[in-house]
Amino acid sequence: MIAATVRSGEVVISPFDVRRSRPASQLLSLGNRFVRAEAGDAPIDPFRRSTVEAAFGEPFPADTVELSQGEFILGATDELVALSPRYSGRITGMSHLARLGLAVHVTSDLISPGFGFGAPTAITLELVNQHPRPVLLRSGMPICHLQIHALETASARSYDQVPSGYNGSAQPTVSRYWAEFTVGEAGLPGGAE
Ligand SMILES: O=c1ccn([C@H]2C[C@H](O)[C@@H](COP(=O)(O)OP(=O)(O)OP(=O)(O)O)O2)c(=O)[nH]1
Repeated sequence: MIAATVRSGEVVISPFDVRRSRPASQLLSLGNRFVRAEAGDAPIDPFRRSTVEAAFGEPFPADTVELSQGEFILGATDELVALSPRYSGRITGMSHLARLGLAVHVTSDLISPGFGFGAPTAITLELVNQHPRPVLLRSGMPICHLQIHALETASARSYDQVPSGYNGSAQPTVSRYWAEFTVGEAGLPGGAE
């Protein structure tokens, strides 16, 4: 039961609202910080920080955001989350919102053991509107489910030990792929700056 796990301190969901508890998940809310994907012709090279950061605007606060057809924006959960190395998590969309064409992540639903451990962290949401009409996002609205899974044994290399990780951020964070992987290490030709 998630409330008991939160009480034990092994999982942090802050603030925790028991009214948002569901049979096997906790509903999380949308925060009020966003980062827009910006159009352009220059390709994003995940290995190159400058090309990644050029593809997004500055974080901005908003109580309401209108997401047009096909638009992609980073948001974050209002709740800060932390998992001890004994737990992993999974975020999934809400059926209510999926039926409106709203996706809350892009194929990345894993919350690693140790995520936010020692530094509770907002989960970044990759929001995409797949309906032909614009959809309104409001900060504070229930936005996704968080499932929590107890592991049989604690993770040997938990996420808080990953130097390139996202731990500690309270707002949406753009990709740091470039901080973890270099072109040479991946066996690909070319520079890695
Ligand atoms: O939509 C998501 C999915 C995951 N996370 C968090 C939890 C996760 O533990 C962390 C890093 O994601 P992940 O571990 O999936 O990164 P990765 O790109 O798969 O690689 P690595 O594990 O090597 O960092 O980001 C989010 O904030 N939003």
